[in-house]
Amino acid sequence: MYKIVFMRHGESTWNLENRFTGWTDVDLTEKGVKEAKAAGEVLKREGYTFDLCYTSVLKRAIRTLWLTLDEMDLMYLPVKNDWRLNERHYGALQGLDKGETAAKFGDKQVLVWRRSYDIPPPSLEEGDDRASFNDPRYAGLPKEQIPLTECLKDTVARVLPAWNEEIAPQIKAGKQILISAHGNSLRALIKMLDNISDEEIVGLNIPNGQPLVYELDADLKPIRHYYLGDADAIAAAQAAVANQGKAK
Ligand SMILES: O=C(O)[C@@H](CO)OP(=O)(O)O
Repeated sequence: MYKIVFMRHGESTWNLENRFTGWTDVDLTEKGVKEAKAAGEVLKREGYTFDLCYTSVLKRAIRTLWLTLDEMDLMYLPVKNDWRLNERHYGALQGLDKGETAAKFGDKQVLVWRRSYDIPPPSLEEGDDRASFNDPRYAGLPKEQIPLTECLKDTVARVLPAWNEEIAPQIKAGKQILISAHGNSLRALIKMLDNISDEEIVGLNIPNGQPLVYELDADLKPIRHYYLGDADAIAAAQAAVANQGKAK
């Protein structure tokens, strides 16, 4: 049996301000820093250790990983930064307030933009300052791979090769792996791993900074999964994420 641990970054400044974030590179809040350290504490207390870590190229996930590893005294571990683990690109919604957007367009429309499998949010214009074409961290990528918006299906299409080509072989080689990523890139991974339907994935929300353990069989099919923290606190945090897209 193999085990892998997934973790969404701690609270970011735009989580706190309730803005659509996507590829915007915002940092952690003080609460987010505490959540990342607490994740390290619980992993250490439960006897977890790792050989290799993956994260995105966005600092909220990178810093969460650093803080968690620091707490575990594992800062020497190799870390692979992979853009394919980035948050789902939120298109022209990036920067907008989620509650205000729901008040303007309705809760239903915002739920479609946030959680539908194959309907993307409105796209950024190519010349928009928020587009990532000139960002040096994506300099090695062909322009057509840099999104202007993404639905979850698009995110699955980039996360899946990262899993199949990069992460899965390392798990099979016996490496204990920690992945620090984002709400929707993790939803993409989990949808694929657990074979969740396009309808059911709408209801899946990932809380900030809570280690999520997946036990996998020899073919990397999930046997079971569980969060390590307090179950009531995690359920409350998941409900809070679900409610972020509703008009006040
Ligand atoms: O804004 C975002 O990029 C994501 C994660 O914070 O939000 P949501 O849960 O609305 O998809």
